[in-house]
Amino acid sequence: MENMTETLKMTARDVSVFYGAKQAIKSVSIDIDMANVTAFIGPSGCGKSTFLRTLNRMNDTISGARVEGRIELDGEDIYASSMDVVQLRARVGMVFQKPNPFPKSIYENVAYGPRIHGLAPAKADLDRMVESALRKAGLWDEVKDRLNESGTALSGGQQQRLCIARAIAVDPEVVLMDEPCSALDPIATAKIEELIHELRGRYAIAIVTHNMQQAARVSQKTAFFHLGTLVEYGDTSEIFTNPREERTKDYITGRYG
Ligand SMILES: Nc1ncnc2c1ncn2[C@@H]1O[C@H](COP(=O)(O)OP(=O)(O)OP(=O)(O)O)[C@@H](O)[C@H]1O
Repeated sequence: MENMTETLKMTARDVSVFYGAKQAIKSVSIDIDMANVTAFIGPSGCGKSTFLRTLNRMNDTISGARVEGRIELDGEDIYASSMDVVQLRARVGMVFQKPNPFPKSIYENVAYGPRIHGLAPAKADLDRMVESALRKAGLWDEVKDRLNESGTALSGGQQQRLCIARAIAVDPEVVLMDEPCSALDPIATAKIEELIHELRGRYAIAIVTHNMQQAARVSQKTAFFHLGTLVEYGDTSEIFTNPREERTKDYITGRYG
C-alpha cells in the first residue's frame, strides 16, 4: 500500500460555504490526493459545484459567497491573505461544464497561460509547451495542422480537450473538473474519460458528475454530498457496492436525485 501522506495534495477541514445567509456547504472535510481521481456526486443542488469551487477560490468571483474553515494546498492555507489567487488558479486548474475556449486560435488558447505566467522565455519554448499540453490532452494529432484556426471552430469534445490542454499548459498540480462531459455526446465523453485515466497520477484530479456510471468509471475515491453535507467519502468500489449510509444507498440505487 502506498504511503498516502506522500501523495496528499489538498486538505479541506470543516469547510462551510454561505451565499448571503444561505448555507450551501456544511462543515465538509476531505482529502484530495495525487494517486486517485476523486468524484463528487449527489443530487442536484447538494453543493458539489460550490465545494469544488472553494478548492481554487473560484467562489471569490461570486458576490455574497463566503467560505469558512481551512483549505490547504501542500500544507499552505489557500485563503491566506498572502496567497496570490492568479498563481493559485494556475496550480489548481479548472475545466467547466460548457467548453469555453477563448475566441482565439487553438495555439493561442494553450499558449495564453504559459505566456501570462512567464513560463516560456522564447517562442521555441512556447511552441514546445503548446505541443506538449495538446499531446497530453489527446488533441495534438487532430489539430497539429490547424493550430492557427479558431478554438471555437472545433467540435464540442475537441473544445473540451482544448480547455483541458489550456489548464495543463501551466503545469498545474490539481485539475478540477465541473461536469466536464455533460454537454458532450457519448463518444466525446468516452474520450474525456480515457483522458482522465491518462492524467491520473500526474495531477490530483477532482471531478463533479451527476452521472454515477461516470463516477464509477473514472474515480477511485467518491464523495457523496446531500443537502450541503458530505454524507460519505471513501473508495469508489466500496461506495457503489457497499455504502455505509442509508442516504448513499438510496441515491446510488436511484431512489432520489
Ligand atoms: N451563486 C449563487 N448564489 C446563491 N446561491 C447559489 C449560488 N450557486 C449555488 N447556489 C445554491 O447553493 C446550493 C448548492 O448549489 P451547487 O450548484 O453547488 O449544487 P450542485 O450539487 O453542484 O448542483 P447541480 O448538480 O444542479 O449543479 C443550491 O441550493 C444553489 O441554489
